[in-house]
Amino acid sequence: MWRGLWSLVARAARGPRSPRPCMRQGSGVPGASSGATIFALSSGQGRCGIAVIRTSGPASGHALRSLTAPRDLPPARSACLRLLSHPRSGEPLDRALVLWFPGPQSFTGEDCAEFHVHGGPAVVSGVLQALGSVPGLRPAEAGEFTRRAFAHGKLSLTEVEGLADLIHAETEAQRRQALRQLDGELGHLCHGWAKTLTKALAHVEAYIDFGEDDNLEEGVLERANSEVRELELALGAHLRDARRGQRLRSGAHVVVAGPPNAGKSSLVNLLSRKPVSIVSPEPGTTRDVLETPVDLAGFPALLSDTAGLREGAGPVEQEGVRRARERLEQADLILAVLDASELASPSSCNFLDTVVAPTVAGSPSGDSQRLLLLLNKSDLLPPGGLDPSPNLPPHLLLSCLTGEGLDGLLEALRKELAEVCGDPSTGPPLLTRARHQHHLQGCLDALGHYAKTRDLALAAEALRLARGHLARITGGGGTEEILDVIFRDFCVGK
Ligand SMILES: Nc1nc2c(ncn2[C@@H]2O[C@H](COP(=O)(O)OP(=O)(O)OP(=O)(O)O)[C@@H](O)[C@H]2O)c(=O)[nH]1
Ligand SMILES: [K+]
Ligand SMILES: [Mg+2]
Repeated sequence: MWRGLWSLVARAARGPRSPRPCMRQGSGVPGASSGATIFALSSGQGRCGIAVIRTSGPASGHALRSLTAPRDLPPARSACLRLLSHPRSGEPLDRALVLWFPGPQSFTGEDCAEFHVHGGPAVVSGVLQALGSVPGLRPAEAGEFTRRAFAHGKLSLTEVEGLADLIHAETEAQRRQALRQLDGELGHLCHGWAKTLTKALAHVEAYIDFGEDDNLEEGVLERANSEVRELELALGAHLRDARRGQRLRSGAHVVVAGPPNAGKSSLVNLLSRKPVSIVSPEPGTTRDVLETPVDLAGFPALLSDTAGLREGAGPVEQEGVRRARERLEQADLILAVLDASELASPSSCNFLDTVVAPTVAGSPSGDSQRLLLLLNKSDLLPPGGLDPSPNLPPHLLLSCLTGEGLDGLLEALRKELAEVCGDPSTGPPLLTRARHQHHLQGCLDALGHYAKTRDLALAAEALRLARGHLARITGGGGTEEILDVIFRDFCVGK
């Protein structure tokens, strides 16, 4: 072992650190720590069985004592039944469960109190008013509880984002993904990468400091280079996946297309379980693009119905066809619908040649568009079924009229959307935000500089820059504006 390296590893590992606020043990006495005490209704608005109102900040204990009788603090973290009354008028407000969470062992890291009251609007507004009359208390702003948790090191930035996503999750896949991010998986991945960079940086710095020294181990720089190269590969693979996580957050674009009267609108209504589009026997019924958010087999999707593709119709329909083609280009997944009993018609053949065949040919895997070919109106086929046509790509038979084939379609959709959005049950942690992608790209760019430069001081600087980008994914370290954008996703009370 050669001297110096381990102190360098330690020095590099320390890196820049944000100072941790010094935490006061919960005493329930206001004033000892700075900052206002905030309060808000944390459960949903409107009449409900139980509503949860909470506070965070140094005056929490004082507020709890002011509203309850007897006026002492309940034991930490256990629910107690108390009569709540207005601290000024003494007017009884409700009989409620109250909880006391002395900091730092609380969600925000500060002293917190919770009031579980009966969920009538008058009770809730009465308790909120009573809290507002306690000195040092003010209503919370959107996301302020979580922002305080972040400020006190209770949550990393990616965990905060996971929490926001969990609150907004509407499908099973979104919930799984959000929970994984809240559990810190993406953060751990970034920490692992940052550790690799720290090691490589220590090697480079050792070389700078002891390069001429006989005691320096052979091949120190080569080792750093190979570590960086491996990291570049890992980051590159993750970046190629980046669109997936974002689709999982905001919904994949699924576009239903096909010739007129194939049953596209019937399919949209079937999948969204509501009459979104007009269905009629008249070809050319749908003109505009109709968009509806749906849960498709557990994945979030934005489902678009489009005009039937054909040439030579009137000007309004032609505009519809133009919009349909434009929307097709933006699709992550195309549901190509044909009338199974009309496969030989000119419009079917044209659609197969101009849309289906090129897309199928272009997407063996990777990030290109995906397509499911659906032969609808299977109920109209003769008992023998479909004429075996040699050139038809893989397809599913379906009847929107009878519902036959719907289960198979949903299973196929689940597989396709797991490809498009990434599978949150099995895959690696996804990059759900453009912010993650930006910093990962920044890190990769810096590693590119590292590889190119022959100057060791510049190489070390590039590694520090790369590590800074990784740190900003989990720790922020950026500007207040970035934090504002992230916390804007939260509602008041969270
Ligand atoms: N027999 C049968 N008829 C169907 C089926 N699906 C849809 N239809 C009928 O086919 C006709 C056209 O259906 P739409 O859903 O309007 O078809 P579309 O592709 O949206 O038509 P355009 O918007 O005009 O391009 C309607 O009369 C539907 O009732 C099916 O599975 N079987
Ligand atoms: K129609
Ligand atoms: Mg239609």
